[in-house]
Amino acid sequence: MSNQPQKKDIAKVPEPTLRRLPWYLSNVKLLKQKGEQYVSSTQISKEINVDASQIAKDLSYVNISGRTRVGYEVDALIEVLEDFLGFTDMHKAFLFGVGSLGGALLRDSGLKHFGLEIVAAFDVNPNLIGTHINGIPIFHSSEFVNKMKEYDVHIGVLTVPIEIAQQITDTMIAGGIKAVWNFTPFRIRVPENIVVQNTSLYAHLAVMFNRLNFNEH
Ligand SMILES: NC(=O)c1ccc[n+]([C@@H]2O[C@H](COP(=O)([O-])OP(=O)(O)OC[C@H]3O[C@@H](n4cnc5c(N)ncnc54)[C@H](O)[C@@H]3O)[C@@H](O)[C@H]2O)c1
Repeated sequence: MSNQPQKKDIAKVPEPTLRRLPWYLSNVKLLKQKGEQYVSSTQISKEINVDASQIAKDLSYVNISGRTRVGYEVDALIEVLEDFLGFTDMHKAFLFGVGSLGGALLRDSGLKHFGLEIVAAFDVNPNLIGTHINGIPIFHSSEFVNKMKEYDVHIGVLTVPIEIAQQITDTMIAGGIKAVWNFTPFRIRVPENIVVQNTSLYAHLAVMFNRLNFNEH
């Protein structure tokens, strides 16, 4: 497909750009709901308070060209952005640790809209094994290797207690997982060819508190 970016193109995109592109996508979707057919970077800029030239630069990584004055076609921009960001391909994942956070992620159907489908989860709690959350089956952790053969999965979501974060990571990688979405506060160590994305609500809280203090003084 002509819209499909090549692997080397994706690798070149700076991370801040990759973080901003989903904002543009959400914003352009809102404009579509309002009946808009075209959108300019100036228009997006007003809505989300990012410099228009930055937006145009970010969008230059995406395979779309705007027309002078009218801007980008809304439908085409949505399609190309979703494709570029990998939200249209469904990426299957396993989740480890169905506690308060893991359970919440299993209940979040929003992940599917962003291309992540958790197809099965693993825990050691006998009360959970054999049950389903949001239609997702929960197996004993010892079944992981078997289930890798059954499902076509490359991503592992890590929501286990911090003490076993490294051990579970090692198990996942030995079983063939290529990318770990790490929610534990532990800095997991992985081989070079493995992708790790650390995500922490609490790190964002620290930033918010710091800015709040700054504004109050
Ligand atoms: N990133 C964030 O913003 C954020 C937010 C909340 C919690 N956390 C982290 O997420 C992790 C889970 O937190 P929680 O509050 O859901 O804890 P929790 O105790 O509610 O859940 C942990 C789950 O892991 C299971 N577990 C234990 N050993 C296991 C094994 N060998 N294999 C599979 N599952 C196993 C437990 O049975 C339990 O269900 C912790 O590391 C916590 O620090 C991160």
